[in-house]
Amino acid sequence: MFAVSFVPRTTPCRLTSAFLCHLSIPPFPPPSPRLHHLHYHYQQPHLPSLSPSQIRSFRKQIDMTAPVMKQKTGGDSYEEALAALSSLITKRSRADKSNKGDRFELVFDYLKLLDLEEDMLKMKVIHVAGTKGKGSTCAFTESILRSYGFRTGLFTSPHLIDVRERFRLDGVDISEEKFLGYFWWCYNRLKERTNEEIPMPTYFRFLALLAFKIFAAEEVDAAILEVGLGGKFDATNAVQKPVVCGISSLGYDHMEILGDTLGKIAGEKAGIFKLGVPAFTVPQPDEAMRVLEEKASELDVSLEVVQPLTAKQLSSQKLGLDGEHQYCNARLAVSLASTWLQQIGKIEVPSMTQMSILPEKFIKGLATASLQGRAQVVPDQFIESRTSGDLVFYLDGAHSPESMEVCAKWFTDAVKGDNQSESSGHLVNGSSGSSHDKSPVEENCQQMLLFNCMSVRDPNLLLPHLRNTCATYGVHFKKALFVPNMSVYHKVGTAADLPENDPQVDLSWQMTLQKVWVSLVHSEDNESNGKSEVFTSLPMAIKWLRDSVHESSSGTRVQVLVTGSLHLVGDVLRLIRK
Ligand SMILES: Nc1ncnc2c1ncn2[C@@H]1O[C@H](COP(=O)(O)OP(=O)(O)OP(=O)(O)O)[C@@H](O)[C@H]1O
Ligand SMILES: [Mg+2]
Ligand SMILES: [Mg+2]
Repeated sequence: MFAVSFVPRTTPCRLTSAFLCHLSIPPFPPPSPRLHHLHYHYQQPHLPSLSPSQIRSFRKQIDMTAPVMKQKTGGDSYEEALAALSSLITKRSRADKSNKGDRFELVFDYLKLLDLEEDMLKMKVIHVAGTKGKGSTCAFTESILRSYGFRTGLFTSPHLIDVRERFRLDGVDISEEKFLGYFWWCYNRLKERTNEEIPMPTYFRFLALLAFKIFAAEEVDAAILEVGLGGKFDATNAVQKPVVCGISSLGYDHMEILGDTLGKIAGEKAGIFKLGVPAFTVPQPDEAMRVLEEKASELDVSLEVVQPLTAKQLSSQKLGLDGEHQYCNARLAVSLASTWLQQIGKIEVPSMTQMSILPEKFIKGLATASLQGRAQVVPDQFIESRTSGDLVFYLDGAHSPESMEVCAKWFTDAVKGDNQSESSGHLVNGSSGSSHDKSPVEENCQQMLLFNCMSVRDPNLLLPHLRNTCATYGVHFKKALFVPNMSVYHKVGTAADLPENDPQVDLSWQMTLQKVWVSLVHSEDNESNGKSEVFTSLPMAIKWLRDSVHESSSGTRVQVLVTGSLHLVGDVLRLIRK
């Protein structure tokens, strides 16, 4: 009735001598046809006579494998899991939150309830905080370690389209089947074991716990964890002894929670530093750097500041993520990966000062790293037109003043590069060099802006940075389109659930954005610069863009910069890709 077989893993880079345990447990009682193979009653197996330590090991292996089966009380479908996950979203507005940690210590209770304490101590973690570039840095780091053959787990946030994007195993989003198994294992256990004193974890905490469970059960060699918000009180900070920490670029964001000065923000992020654990960061404004150094010295952390990579160090290979700012993130990733490889992988990596070109596997990792919605160019796949390049979306989830600027630089570079290669017969792919040419773009190309941001952000900071940087490099938007996000309705839902149009939708925020835009361009008294429109829904805005391409007779190419919100970027991707 119960078969257990142990197969040794033979991957050369395995760090543990763990065994794969294959379980085959027939359903009991026999399943109803509808529930066929979905619901299992889990029974303790009858174990052959073994030593106590073998039994312990068996039990652990069995327990680890149990999640791949759906649990008794779990739902059958992905949608049910998403609904359960949505129930953890707290109704409180982010702006109300003060950063008192929201009973951060609960995270340790949850680890206990999920029997994850021991696994957490063993996990070989790389932990990254920062205002901008966390996700990119993590993606680069993961890709480098994978190119060395290690088994990796990557936890990033937010997701654009599907919550599974947040959990990558060996560089690939976790499969639906595995996700569901682990999801219900954690969810049901917590439901059973939480009470008034220890309530169910909130949304992000649950996702972080789920990542811990997934990475422990999947026995990854390296777990690369991106902080969700801040550092000190973030759920990922349950990690007690990471291998190495990184602080990416710091700037102003989430000030309502983290504080209104760069020093305060830096203090929160430095909350991930751990006694004696090395850390790396990129050049930061003085005020922020002082605080990072202070916190590092309090904890005996060696903090090294690294400069952006150069094209030469990459042997002129392009980074997998586009934009000048990525050289900074990539360099941070190189240090994080090198430290991990030396300490855990026992691989000698020459110091950066000793080499003018990075080792081949580093370059490969950096060149193949990917993260959706960051400096991504996607031609509209639904438009019926003469050439496929007529409506092209340039998507970047920038949402802080500094990132607005890097996003604007990337966009101006990309449209010029694309227009040049288009006129010389190459494909549109956004892969321009960084010419920073200030000449205006070609006349038959029109640039449009599709924008939204969360109401906790200050459009008086975001929009001027965006518009002025674009103008400096010769790009003037013909029209700015403001839309509400669709995923506001469904934070974790799937495309199928998205409402097409809601007549009740409150557009007051979009009107505010439009006002800021109009006042910005008004001063120039240039009519073609000043056009803007608020749309009641994103599909309406996209329809308008498609129509305007169709109506233009002269093969006009419309290039749309989508930015201000990663949710907006995700929503657009759902609508323009087949
Ligand atoms: N080093 C950087 N400096 C400034 N802006 C950056 C930098 N790296 C990335 N960005 C901007 O931030 C956006 C998000 O990048 P990324 O996902 O790497 O950052 P993040 O810190 O994970 O962001 P989030 O707060 O959304 O989780 C990018 O699309 C880009 O516009
Ligand atoms: Mg952020
Ligand atoms: Mg992120």
